[in-house]
Amino acid sequence: MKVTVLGTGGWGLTLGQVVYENKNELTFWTNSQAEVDLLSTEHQYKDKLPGVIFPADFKYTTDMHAALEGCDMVLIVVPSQFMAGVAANLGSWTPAKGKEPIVVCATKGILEGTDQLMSEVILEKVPWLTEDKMVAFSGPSHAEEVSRHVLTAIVAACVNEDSAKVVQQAMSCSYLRVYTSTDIVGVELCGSVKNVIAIASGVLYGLEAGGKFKIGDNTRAAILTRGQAEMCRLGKALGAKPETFAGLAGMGDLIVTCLSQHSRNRYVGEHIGKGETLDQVLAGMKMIAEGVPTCRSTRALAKKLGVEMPIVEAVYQMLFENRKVEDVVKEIWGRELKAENWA
Ligand SMILES: NC(=O)C1=CN([C@@H]2O[C@H](COP(=O)(O)OP(=O)(O)OC[C@H]3O[C@@H](n4cnc5c(N)ncnc54)[C@H](O)[C@@H]3O)[C@@H](O)[C@H]2O)C=CC1
Ligand SMILES: O=C(CO)COP(=O)(O)O
Repeated sequence: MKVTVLGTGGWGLTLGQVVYENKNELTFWTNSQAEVDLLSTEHQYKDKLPGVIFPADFKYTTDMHAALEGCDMVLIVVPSQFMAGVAANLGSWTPAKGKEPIVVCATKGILEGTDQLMSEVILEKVPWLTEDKMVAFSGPSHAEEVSRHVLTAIVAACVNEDSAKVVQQAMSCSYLRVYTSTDIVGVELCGSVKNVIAIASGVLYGLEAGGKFKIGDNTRAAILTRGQAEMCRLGKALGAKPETFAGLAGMGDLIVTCLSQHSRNRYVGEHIGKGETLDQVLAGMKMIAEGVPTCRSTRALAKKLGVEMPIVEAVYQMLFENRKVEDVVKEIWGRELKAENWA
């Protein structure tokens, strides 16, 4: 296969490495000439994946249309806030008739203002792409670990199972096991909203370190489980399958993002929990924490659909309304007592 990867951040480079190790032809595109120069000369991205050296024959370009020429599969791995522009550029390229590539989206997020999942943004901007060739790739998979060949399992989701299977074959290798799903809405929602729950989990770590609250593994288990119920409730309103939320893209990714030391979203929460402002935290980061914009978009979507999401609301108040973390935690823990509704 000839594969083009759009985005040379930590996750794009890692997925490209899988493509390369599976003996496919590979080209990377990035919008940044500085990244092309850095990666072509140093063969590593110290700011994002320190210690990981990529093959010297990796090809990088800022010319997207040249990178796409003759490709069978496009992997999109840019932050969600840039998806519309990147997808429009992809859509302005025309593949040969009958040779339209499968498009795989590994970005996690919900576009602010439109409530669109990433696959919906892409489908809207790419006239030659149809739903049956649009695949979402999501699950518990930190680039820091996959790039070092840590055993990992992930999901390729598409309404057309055959396309999901093509991606499963192309991306599975000795350390990456790819499952298929036809619930693309559920898989994308899980990947997006779990980042917001992970910020809440991070806040607990921050509070624990400050000693102001008694936080422990019990507390983390509670946030994971109630977070999953919230995600599932939103999914139900959007027609996703409830079982997806118990799978790799759901509970699996929730566990890794809420608990892992590699998580960017947990990191944001941890520093908020220690009393920093959002601007201060983001100023110190070199990679994207999707839970920040996704908190705004998820809250707006939940309000529109009349879905109750108290953890998302709490994260919103801590990030964007400068509410004191201790007050928000006390408030959410002291909410009206009720039955344990799953969704
Ligand atoms: N890093 C990880 O472990 C994982 C990340 N993801 C998701 O993958 C997506 C990308 O994440 P990372 O690779 O970590 O991000 P990153 O912050 O490391 O890199 C983003 C890359 O996107 C490109 N980019 C930056 N600005 C752009 C612009 N204005 N227009 C077009 N392209 C631009 C650049 O190549 C940049 O290096 C996110 O949605 C993230 O949630 C999913 C699973 C794992
Ligand atoms: O999606 C991810 C792991 O599956 C990455 O999460 P973070 O961006 O929080 O590191």
